[in-house]
Amino acid sequence: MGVKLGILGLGTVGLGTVQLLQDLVGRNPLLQEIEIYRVGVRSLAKIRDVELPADVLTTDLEAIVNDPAVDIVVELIGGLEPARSLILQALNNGKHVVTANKAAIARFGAEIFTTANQAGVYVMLEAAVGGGIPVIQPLKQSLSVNRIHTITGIVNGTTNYILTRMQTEGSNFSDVLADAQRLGYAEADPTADVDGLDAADKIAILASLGFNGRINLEDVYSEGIRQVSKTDITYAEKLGFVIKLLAIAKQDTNSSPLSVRVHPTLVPKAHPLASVNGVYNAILIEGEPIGQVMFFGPGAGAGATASAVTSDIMNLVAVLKTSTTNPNPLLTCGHQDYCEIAPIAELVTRFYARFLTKDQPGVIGKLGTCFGNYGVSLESVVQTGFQGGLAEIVVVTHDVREGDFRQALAEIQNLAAIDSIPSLLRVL
Ligand SMILES: NC(=O)c1ccc[n+]([C@@H]2O[C@H](COP(=O)([O-])OP(=O)(O)OC[C@H]3O[C@@H](n4cnc5c(N)ncnc54)[C@H](OP(=O)(O)O)[C@@H]3O)[C@@H](O)[C@H]2O)c1
Ligand SMILES: N[C@@H](CCO)C(=O)O
Ligand code: NA
Repeated sequence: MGVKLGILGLGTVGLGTVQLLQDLVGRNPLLQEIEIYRVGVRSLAKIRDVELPADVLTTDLEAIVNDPAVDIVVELIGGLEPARSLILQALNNGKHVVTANKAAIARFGAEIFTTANQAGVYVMLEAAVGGGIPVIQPLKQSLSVNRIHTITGIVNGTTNYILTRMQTEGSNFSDVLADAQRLGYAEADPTADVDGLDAADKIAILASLGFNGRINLEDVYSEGIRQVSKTDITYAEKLGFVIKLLAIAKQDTNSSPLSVRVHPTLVPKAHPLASVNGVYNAILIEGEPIGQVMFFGPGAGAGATASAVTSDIMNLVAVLKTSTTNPNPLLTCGHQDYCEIAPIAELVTRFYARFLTKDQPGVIGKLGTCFGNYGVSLESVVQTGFQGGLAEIVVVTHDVREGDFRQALAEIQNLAAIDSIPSLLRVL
């Protein structure tokens, strides 16, 4: 037994990690060097599906990060505090850290990585994005010789699970959310999943790695899936699209600002991300010279996430066995400068919009004129249904600057014939 782990948290991911580490047949032999030395929890009374010696479990998490015997701290409690303080204490005590906590990394990454660099230790976060899918290490290493242009991901398992079931079964949003919570996909507070904040944290982390700079989380535009209705899913289907919550980071030229955003998006059915269903995640990375590469796999859940956490632990075991005075630049985070992010009004994209209008002659013409006034060109206009005596009109635009589209919509909203605009979605 060589390397001592102090694991903080024994919930979905913590339990999955301990179970993996207690069942080593057929896995990398380096894992045999690991000792589960301490595990920190909130409640000692809770019945857990794992056997650990009585002196391993503790509620004193500070004692774990301050224990000189601990080599690696594995932070799996989630949330901002005390996670941030415990990570910083561990680093200041010279311990490497593995974390699955995208919320803390996306907000406090600058402080955490600066502390790690000063202390000469590593922070590993493969589980923080894409659950079990290897995407952090590939971006840091295998793909880092490329100039990255675009990262497009389905990076939240909970919302993808909900949208998939709404689409295939016509299920209701809240029933499916309850299932996602029961299956361990959702965050303790599922608001972060449903409102796109978890995906925003993840795309901020991916963008930082892909575009070599820090990302200010406040600059990341995010919309969740609460407003996506069965009606829109049905219209999208008829028009040849599926609706996905996409997280996108894009840079048009090497010197232009980044666009970093999360929103429900109509994805053409033939696009590789359109068939990523259920709790699966996928991240499509486009760069030069590689072209397109897509990572696909389980984005959440105990076993899948434990795979990512344990691979990080294993990398650190290898580091601890290698004696070197200089940090490995492929494992550290060297970003010092912030990326410039373009405001959402400058985004150029296609839009889908659904209008409820009075059933009068000339309404479609008036819509077309307002759009025309702001240079918005329409790709398709469909009027199929009626709702409560109102006509339902769906339009899909060609590429348009978001600011221009919003100005046209403001004018349309004031037309006497327009009742409401229940949906507005971007199209990939
Ligand atoms: N679930 C997933 O599929 C998934 C996937 C990727 C990443 N993640 C990330 O992994 C982390 C853990 O998620 P999870 O789903 O495993 O969470 P979870 O099931 O809620 O487990 C949290 C664990 O941390 C302990 N804990 C929380 N706050 C504590 C405190 N203040 N003091 C002591 N113990 C505390 C809890 O103790 P008790 O058991 O005693 O209550 C519990 O064991 C989060 O950062 C999450 O975003 C999760
Ligand atoms: N709640 C997250 C867990 C994985 O990070 C999700 O649904 O994707
Ligand atoms: Na991952």
